[in-house]
Amino acid sequence: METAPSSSAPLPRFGDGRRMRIGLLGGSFNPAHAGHQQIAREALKRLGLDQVWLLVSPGNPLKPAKGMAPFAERLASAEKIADGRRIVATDLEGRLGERYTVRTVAALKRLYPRASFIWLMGADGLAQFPRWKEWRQLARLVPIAVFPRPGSVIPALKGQAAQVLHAGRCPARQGRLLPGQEGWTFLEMRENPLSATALRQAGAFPAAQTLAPSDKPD
Ligand SMILES: Nc1ncnc2c1ncn2[C@@H]1O[C@H](COP(=O)(O)OP(=O)(O)OP(=O)(O)O)[C@@H](O)[C@H]1O
Ligand SMILES: O=C(O)c1ccc[n+]([C@@H]2O[C@H](COP(=O)([O-])O)[C@@H](O)[C@H]2O)c1
Repeated sequence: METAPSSSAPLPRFGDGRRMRIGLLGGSFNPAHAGHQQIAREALKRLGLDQVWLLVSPGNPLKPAKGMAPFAERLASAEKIADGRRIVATDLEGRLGERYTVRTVAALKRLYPRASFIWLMGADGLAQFPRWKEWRQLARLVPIAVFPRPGSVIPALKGQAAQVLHAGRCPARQGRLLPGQEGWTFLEMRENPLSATALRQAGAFPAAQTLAPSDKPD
C-alpha cells in the first residue's frame, strides 16, 4: 500500500455543537469524476445531509497498486469536484493509516462522536461487499446508501450482501432516517456511465502514465 503523506495538521473540526449528518463517499478517485459528484449531491438532498466527505483511500485492498496515481494526486483530483463547504475532499483515511473501511469507520466514530455517519457507495460496491473485510460488522457499524450504476444494479440487489442484509433494507423514502441508525437503502437515480477506468483509458489522468514501482526502469 502506498502510504499517504503524514501530516501534523489537526484533524478537521466542524459544526456548531449540533449533531452533523455526514455522508462518507470512500473512493480511489483515480481520478474523481462527475459520477462521484452526482452521488454526493444526490446524497445531500435525498438523505438530508449536512456534508459529504470524499474519503480518499490510501489503497483499496481489492485493487492493484499498478496504475494507481499517488495519494496526493488523487486527493487533488477529489478536491476539484468538491466545493469545500457541503462536499469536502479529505485525506483522513490516509492520516489514520487505515485502508479497511470497517476500521476507518470505527476510528471516525471515535474521533467525531457528535457526527451521524452514513456510508455511500455505487451498486458495484454492494455487489462486491462480501469481499470486504468484516463486511457484516461494517453494516452494523454504519448505515449504507447505495446508488445505481450501469450493469451493477441487478448483481447488487440480488447478490449475497443484499440477501444477508435483507432485514435491514429500508425504503428510499425513509432514507433520511438512516444517518446514525442501522440499515441500508437503495436510492434510484439516473444512472451515470462515467468511470475512472474509462477516463484513464482515454488518457485523461496522469495515472495512465504512472508506473508501479516494480515497473520503473532502474
Ligand atoms: N458513475 C457512477 N455511478 C455510481 N456510483 C459511482 C460511479 N462512479 C463511481 N461510483 C462510486 O463511487 C465510489 C468511488 O468510486 P471510484 O473512485 O472507484 O471510481 P470508479 O469510477 O469506480 O473507479 P474505477 O473505474 O477505477 O474502478 C464507489 O462507491 C463507486 O461505486
Ligand atoms: O474494507 C475493505 O475491505 C474494502 C474493500 C474494497 C473497497 N473498500 C472501500 O471502498 C471504497 C471504494 O473503493 P474504490 O477503489 O472502488 O473507489 C473505498 O473507500 C475503499 O477503501 C473497502
